[in-house]
Amino acid sequence: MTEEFNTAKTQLDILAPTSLSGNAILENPLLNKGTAFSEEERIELGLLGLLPPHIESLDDQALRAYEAFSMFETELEKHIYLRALQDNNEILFYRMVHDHLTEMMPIIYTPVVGEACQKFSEIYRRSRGLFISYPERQYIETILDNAIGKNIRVIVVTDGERILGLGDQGAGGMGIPIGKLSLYSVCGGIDPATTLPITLDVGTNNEERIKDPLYIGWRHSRINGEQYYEFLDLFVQAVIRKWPQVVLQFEDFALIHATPLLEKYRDQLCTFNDDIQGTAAVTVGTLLAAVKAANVSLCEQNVVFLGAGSAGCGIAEQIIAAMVMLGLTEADARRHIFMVDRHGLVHDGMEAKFPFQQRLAQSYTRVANWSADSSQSISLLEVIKQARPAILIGVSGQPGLFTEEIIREMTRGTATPIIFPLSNPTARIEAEPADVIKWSDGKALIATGSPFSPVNYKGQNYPIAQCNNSYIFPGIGLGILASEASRVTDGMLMAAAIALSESAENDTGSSESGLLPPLEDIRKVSKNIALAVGLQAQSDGVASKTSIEILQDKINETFWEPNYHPIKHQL
Ligand SMILES: NC(=O)c1ccc[n+]([C@@H]2O[C@H](COP(=O)([O-])OP(=O)(O)OC[C@H]3O[C@@H](n4cnc5c(N)ncnc54)[C@H](O)[C@@H]3O)[C@@H](O)[C@H]2O)c1
Ligand SMILES: O=C(O)C[C@H](O)C(=O)O
Ligand SMILES: [Mg+2]
Repeated sequence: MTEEFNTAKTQLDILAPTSLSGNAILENPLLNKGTAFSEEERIELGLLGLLPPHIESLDDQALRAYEAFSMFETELEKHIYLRALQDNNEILFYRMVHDHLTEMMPIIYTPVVGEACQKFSEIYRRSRGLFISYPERQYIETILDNAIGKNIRVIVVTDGERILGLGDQGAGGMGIPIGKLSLYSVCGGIDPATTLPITLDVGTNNEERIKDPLYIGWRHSRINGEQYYEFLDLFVQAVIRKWPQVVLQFEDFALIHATPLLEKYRDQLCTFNDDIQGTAAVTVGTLLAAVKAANVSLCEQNVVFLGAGSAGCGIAEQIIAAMVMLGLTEADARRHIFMVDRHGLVHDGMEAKFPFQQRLAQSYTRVANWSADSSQSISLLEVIKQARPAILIGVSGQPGLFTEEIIREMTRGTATPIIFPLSNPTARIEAEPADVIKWSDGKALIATGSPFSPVNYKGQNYPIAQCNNSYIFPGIGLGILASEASRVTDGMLMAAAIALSESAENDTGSSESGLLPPLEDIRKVSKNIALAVGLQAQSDGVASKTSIEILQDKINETFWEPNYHPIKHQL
C-alpha cells in the first residue's frame, strides 16, 4: 500500500461513528466493508453471524472482486457487475477501478455506459441518486432531502435528451451522471459521499423506450418550452437553497437547451456545462499539445468543425479565446474557424438557427464561390479544399463522415494533419483511427472521444489520445472545492486547458497515450488542473486569495482515496 493511500481521508472519516447497526450497515454502500469488518466492529455494530468468519483486508477483497469481474464475457455484464459492486461497497468498487483504471474506465464510463443507458430499464437493479420527474415537481424539496449524502458538494444532472451520440434515452440517461461522478471520485479525489447524480425526468420522445413495458421513466412525451424552463428553474432554485455552495454540472442536454440553461444559471451558482465548457477545455488542451508536436503555431492554422452543436461551438469559442491569448485580434481569430453543420458551412448568407452558431458564421462574401454547385450549401470537402485547414474536429455524433476522400484532402494540404473525431460512443465516431492513419499514411495526429488501442501501421505504433472531457472535469471539480470558488469563469476553463497541455508536454514522448498523459497519471493531472483552476478563481475574484502553498495543501487535504477506516457505534 502506498503512503499516499495511508494518509488519505475517506468518506468514512466523515460518516463514522454511525447509529446504524446490523443489516442496515451492510445495506449502506458508504459504510459496508463486508468481510473486512474487524472482530471488534462486528461485536460493536451488531454484525456477528451476518458475515463469514474469515476477516479479510481490502486487498484480499479486491483480488476476489477482480476475479469475479474477469469471469464475465461481455462488457455490459462487466458494467452490471461493477455497478452492483458500487451499490454494495463503494470503497471496494473505487479501489478496484483505481487499481485497474485503463481496463475499467471504458466499462463504467464511455463507451459501455452508452449501452447501459440504452438498456437502463432492463439492467436496473437498485436505486442510486435522485430521479426528479415532472409529475412530482411539487416534491422537489423533499426529494433533495431524501438524498443519502447530507453534505453534497458535486451534482451531475441530466435530462437524458442527448446521451452521447445516442439521442434521447429518457430516464435511462441516469447512467451518465452516475458514470461521471464515479470519475470525479476516482480521477479527481472527490469523496463519493458528497456527490449526487440526478436525472430530471421530463418524459421522452424515444418511442422505443415509451413502448417498452420495462421502461422505468415517466411514460410521456417530453415537456418543452415554458413548462420545461419553469421546471428546470424549480430544480435549480431548490438546489441553491439546499446546497448554496454546490458544483452543479449539466450533462448531455439537447442542443436547444444546453446553451440557454448555461447562460441563465452561470451567474446564479457554481455551475458549468460539461459538453460545452469541459469539452472545450480538454480539446484546447489537447490541441495545444498537438500543435507543439506538429511544430506549428495555432494562430496560423485554420480549424474546421463537423458539427456546430454544443460541443462544436463551445470548442470553437475556446480556440478563438486561445488565439486571442496568443496575440490575434478576436476578428482575425474568428476568420480561422469554419463550422460545418447538416446544411454545410455555417455562413451569414444562410439562416443559422441559434445565436451561438451565428457568432461563428463565416462571411458569405468570403466564401460565396466555394460552393461546388449553384446552391449556397458548401460541403465539408469544399471547405477543406478552400480553407486548407491543419485541424479537423468531428463533433457531429454521426459515424463515418470523415471519409477517405476527406482525410486524403486534409493530408494534401498540410504536413501534419491534426484530426480529432470526438463523437461518442465508439460506434458514432467520424472515422476509425486505423483508417485515419492509413489514409494519411501515418502523418495524422489523432485524438478521439472514446478510447482506442494504439494503431500499428507499417510496423510503427501510433498511440491514440482520448480527448474526452473526463481529463478535465475531475480536476475542475477538485479545484473548485479546494479553493471554495463560487462561480466557474471562462478564465478557470482556460487555466484548466493550459494545465492539461502542460501535463501532456511533460509526458509526451514517454507515454503510450499519444497527445495526452496516460490515464495512470490522471490523478496527478487532476491535481495540476485543480491548482491552476483554484489560482485562476482567486485572480478572477470568485475565491478568497491564499498562497499557492495553502491552495496546494487544500487540494491534497480534499483529495479522497478509497481506504477503510474504523467505524464506531454511537447511540
Ligand atoms: N469527446 C468528448 O469529450 C465529447 C464531449 C462532448 C460531446 N461529444 C460528442 O460530440 C457529439 C455531439 O455532441 P453535442 O453536444 O455537440 O451535440 P449537439 O446535438 O449539440 O450537436 C451536434 C451537431 O451536429 C450536427 N450534425 C448532425 N448531423 C450532421 C451531419 N451529417 N453533418 C454535419 N453536422 C451534423 C447537428 O445539426 C448539431 O448541430 C456527440 O456524439 C457527443 O458524444 C464528445
Ligand atoms: O461522456 C463522454 O464520454 C463525453 C461527453 O460528455 C459526451 O457527451 O460525449
Ligand atoms: Mg456529455
